[in-house]
Amino acid sequence: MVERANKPKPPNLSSTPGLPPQATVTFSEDNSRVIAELPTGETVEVLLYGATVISWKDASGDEKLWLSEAAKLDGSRAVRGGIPIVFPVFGTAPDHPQTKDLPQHGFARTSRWEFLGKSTSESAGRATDEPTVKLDFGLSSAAPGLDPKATAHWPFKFNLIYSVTLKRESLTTSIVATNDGSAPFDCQVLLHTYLRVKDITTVNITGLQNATYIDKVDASTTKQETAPTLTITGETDRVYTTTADTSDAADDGAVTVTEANNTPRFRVTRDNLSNVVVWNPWADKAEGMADFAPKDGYKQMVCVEPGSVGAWQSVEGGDGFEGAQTITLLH
Ligand SMILES: O=P(O)(O)OC[C@H]1O[C@@H](O)[C@H](O)[C@@H](O)[C@@H]1O
Repeated sequence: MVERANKPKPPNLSSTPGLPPQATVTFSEDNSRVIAELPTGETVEVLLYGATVISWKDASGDEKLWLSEAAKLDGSRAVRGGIPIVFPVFGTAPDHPQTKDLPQHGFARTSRWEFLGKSTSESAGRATDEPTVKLDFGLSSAAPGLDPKATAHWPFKFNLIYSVTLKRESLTTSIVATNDGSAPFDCQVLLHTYLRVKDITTVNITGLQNATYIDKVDASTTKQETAPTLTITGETDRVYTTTADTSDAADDGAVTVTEANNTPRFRVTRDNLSNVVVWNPWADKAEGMADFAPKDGYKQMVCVEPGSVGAWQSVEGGDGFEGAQTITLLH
């Protein structure tokens, strides 16, 4: 065939006149992850294994989440870093008959989810100035990618939808868990976010004053937070109980992370999630975790994990539980 010099080009749909530029959504070559990019350059990357957000970058390419250099991304174990999803049990619950045989933090983070599709600000019918992309992922009791431990030890009919929404200045992740069977089930939900920080010794966390918390590094004693700011100076593992819904409030109950010279970094708001776990393994625990690297990486991370883990959510047949977090970048 003879190549024509001025061969007509197919129309470039992303630059159709009159339409604002749209987000792009691509799959990695091995189909293991979905990558979304806003026309302004912000990106988010979600591994189908666990529907784990493993990267969130601003337009300059600056990474906002911490991901261990030794994290397994091949589906052989839960991802160390990013945003693993904890469901239906936080930690382990040997005294809770329904979940006692499930692995630590449940099976959502160790199952392969299905990518259900995307919506952009335009396809959602809102051609707004603000570029937005939402990625939806699903996992159900009938899914081929479900961790076999779920089938073996959690005999409920369920459906999970997890949505990851990227905007220029924020990332929202929300989960809906529905009970598709007739027997009620109990569940806990937590979004185990590893925030990337420059230097943990300069980090201040605000928004937790007066909240009660369970101090897991002090024999799970219940305490009250008296300090206006929390600093991390050693192994920290606390389950705070706070106002559940902070999505519309100005500052009330939002958890804010600042760094050196009180430079604001992140503001975490929650919808229907009344707990915030703050976790940093510090040096010794990090040393003991095979998938934690570099070993001094605990200096570059702090987990601020919105969840509903203080009590069990009982979900009746046909009902659902829904919760969300929004992490907003502060400048
Ligand atoms: O090592 P995992 O299973 O990912 O858990 C990490 C941490 O997750 C936190 O949410 C828990 O409060 C900690 O107790 C736990 O150590």
